Amino acid sequence: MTDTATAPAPGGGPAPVAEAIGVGKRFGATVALRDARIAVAAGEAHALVGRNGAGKSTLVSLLTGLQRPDTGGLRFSGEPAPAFGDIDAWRSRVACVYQRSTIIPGLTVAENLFLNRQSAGPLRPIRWRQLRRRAEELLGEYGVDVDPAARAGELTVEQRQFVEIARALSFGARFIVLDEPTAKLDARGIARLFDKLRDLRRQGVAFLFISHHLQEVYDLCTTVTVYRDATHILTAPVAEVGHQALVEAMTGETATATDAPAAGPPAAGATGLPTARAGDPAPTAPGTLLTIEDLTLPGACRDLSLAVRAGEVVGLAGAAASGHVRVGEAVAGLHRAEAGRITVDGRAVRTGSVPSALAAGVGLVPEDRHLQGLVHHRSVAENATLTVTGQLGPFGTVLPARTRVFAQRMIRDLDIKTPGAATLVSALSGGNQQKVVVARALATDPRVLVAVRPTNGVDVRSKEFLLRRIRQVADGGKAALIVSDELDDLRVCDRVVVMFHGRVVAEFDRGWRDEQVVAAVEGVAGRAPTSATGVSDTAEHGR
Ligand SMILES: Nc1ncnc2c1ncn2[C@@H]1O[C@H](COP(=O)(O)OP(=O)(O)OP(=O)(O)O)[C@@H](O)[C@H]1O
Repeated sequence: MTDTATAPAPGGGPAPVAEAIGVGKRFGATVALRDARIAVAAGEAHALVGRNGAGKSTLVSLLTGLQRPDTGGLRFSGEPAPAFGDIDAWRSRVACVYQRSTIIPGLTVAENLFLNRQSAGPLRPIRWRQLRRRAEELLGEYGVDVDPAARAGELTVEQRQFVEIARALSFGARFIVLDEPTAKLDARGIARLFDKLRDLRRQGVAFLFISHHLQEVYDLCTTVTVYRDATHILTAPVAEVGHQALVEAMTGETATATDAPAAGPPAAGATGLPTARAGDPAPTAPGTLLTIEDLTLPGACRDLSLAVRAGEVVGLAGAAASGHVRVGEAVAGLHRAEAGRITVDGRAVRTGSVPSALAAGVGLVPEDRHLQGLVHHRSVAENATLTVTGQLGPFGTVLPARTRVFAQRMIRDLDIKTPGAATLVSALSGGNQQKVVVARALATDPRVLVAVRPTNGVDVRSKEFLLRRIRQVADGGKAALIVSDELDDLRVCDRVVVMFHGRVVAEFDRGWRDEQVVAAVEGVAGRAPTSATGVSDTAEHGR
């Protein structure tokens, strides 16, 4: 721990481990933060929530020394922030675990832990055995059960996060920012992450926790701060802010009757999001649009069959290792099958061929918008229309005016927060980038839309927009497959098919209960859905 940790606050008590006071930050014409503040106490789990574009990531970039505030100041344990660019000093005060890992996959865990400090000096040789022992000690100290000799690329997302946290702590930091750390974890992974974070809090480590899953805020955090439109709106003990009040603070709107109860954490399912209910009319069109027959994908699934009818939204759920994401991606031509067939409206899709899937009318919202989704140096308009350039002008030309009109409709439809259609997509906040990815998949008016975790990183109100838009695809006579383990995503589905270790283990019609789906995802409910009513509540985490 740094010797500044106990410096008193002006009021007498211990100073916050991290504090931003009246900070402002602009990017060109965009005000990302205006006179914003936050104070995180030692050992506290402090949530920072807000709609997409509220300024959360900008605050993180200031608190971690990646960017300099235009106005205001930062303090760590009562001391002014280190000089901009003094990386070692910043590292000893704060670390950030991002959704995207900073661990180098080709190196071992030990090498990653002591990157650039493997040896005692610039010209001193690296002592491998010693390095490994130090890594073992460090991991042991924080109870991280990972082999220091393992290649980092072989670790699970959750193990990589633990290694990143241990590395941060080894620099002396006792304040860790977690920016949507659960986005790529399944329910078990989240439970283990939260257990570890609770352990570390008992050792005096403080967290700033950013998440769009408000339930996680109630599960883990003691204090919550809300930002809206670049400004600080509220800071309060989590136990004193009900779900409705929290959503109101985030959106600035008074909740409608369909929103969650007035006080206390949200009941599962009471999120105000679109839901397909047992009594709703069944999909009308009888024809099957997507057929998967006896599909075998190496390492993902075996002899899997699934059909989605026109007018239907089907959820394909599963834990991280279930193979469900690979099945969804295979429909979009991303993986070659060892056996089996995929057809769209009777037409065979050549597995492993994206052009074949596109020609058959498959649209994809990919899992990772950074790797598969966006062209970062292009504008919002260009990204949103990349799949439909053929509709934007005659004879292979692209008319800027038509592109703009098309893009502006998408921006309006999907509530994308951007200064304009010509803004570079890289300048948008994470959640707004995700909306551009969805916009692009919808632009082709696909016959079969495959959406993998479509609301990943998207705020509570925007989720509504996106899920409603996917529902509209089906209501317009097309078919949609939502590949996700988010219960909110699955609630718009007419049926939910659950995979466990490469096989379908359960299927639920509308009206399912959260605990039934969670149990099946966890592999403890291998029964038919109609008989699944007696399944015990094994929900570890009601996302
Ligand atoms: N490098 C940049 N250039 C231009 N504008 C930016 C840049 N970074 C952020 N912004 C803008 O600043 C505002 C705040 O963005 P920020 O990423 O902080 O939001 P956020 O609350 O983290 O949102 P999300 O939940 O979607 O991640 C947004 O309007 C965004 O477009």
